[in-house]
Amino acid sequence: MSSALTVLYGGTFDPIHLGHLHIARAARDRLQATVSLMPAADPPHRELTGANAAQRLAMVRLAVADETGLQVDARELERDEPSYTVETLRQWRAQHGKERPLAILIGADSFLSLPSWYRWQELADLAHLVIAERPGHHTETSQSPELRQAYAERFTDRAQDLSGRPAGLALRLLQSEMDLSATRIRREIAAGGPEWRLGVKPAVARYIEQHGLYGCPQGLRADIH
Ligand SMILES: Nc1ncnc2c1ncn2[C@@H]1O[C@H](COP(=O)(O)OP(=O)(O)OP(=O)(O)O)[C@@H](O)[C@H]1O
Ligand SMILES: O=C(O)c1ccc[n+]([C@@H]2O[C@H](COP(=O)([O-])O)[C@@H](O)[C@H]2O)c1
Repeated sequence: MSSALTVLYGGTFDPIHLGHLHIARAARDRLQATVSLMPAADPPHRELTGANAAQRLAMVRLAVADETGLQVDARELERDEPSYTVETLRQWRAQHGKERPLAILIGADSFLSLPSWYRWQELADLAHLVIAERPGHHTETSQSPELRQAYAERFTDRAQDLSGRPAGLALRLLQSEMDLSATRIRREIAAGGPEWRLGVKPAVARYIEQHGLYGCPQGLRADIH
């Protein structure tokens, strides 16, 4: 018997951009499931963020406000420790039980870095992986031997398989790829040009301007949207 699949999409979202929304919508449509965007309060493997956790959460809320089937999960801001995914998934399991199907959505670069994650070998017992292709990252050819060994037998092409078991499968999300990163947007904002606005939703652009994030002159052109 299958039951509704939960999809958690964790990220630093510094800031949330159209590439994030593109893969969240693609996962929603392919899996026929609501996708919960989950900002990392204290993202592992990053020393500093440009915006603080509350600001990144606020931008994620603005970005999904008018999106069908996308919502926000703020659970990682309630923990006062690094936002290790394995801990988040354990907490989710403690709340929802061992049987409910759960998947995490990650980009190809995150998948390839999985062996550097805290207690990564335990992730497959807790959730499925849904892996979005990303320009410049080749999930078929670039896996380390340990990652290949851990996941080779787990891949399925059938999205419905993920609803039939609680965890342990991997699915490639073959959406059209969008070459966009938060690093590029932060860099473009700091450089002072206007093009960064094309990479984020207007409400997020307004928030960045109003709060003077990433070196954006505060209040500048806040009226143009
Ligand atoms: N354009 C994209 N296509 C596919 N996956 C993406 C894309 N942008 C981000 N992701 C994935 O979304 C998750 C969260 O991404 P994150 O918030 O780190 O954004 P980012 O653009 O990679 O940020 P940064 O440039 O600061 O590293 C990661 O798993 C990442 O692989
Ligand atoms: O658990 C870990 O060790 C771990 C290491 C790196 C990244 N993650 C998670 O992966 C997601 C994407 O991370 P990032 O840094 O690419 O935004 C986010 O939810 C992070 O908390 C998790």
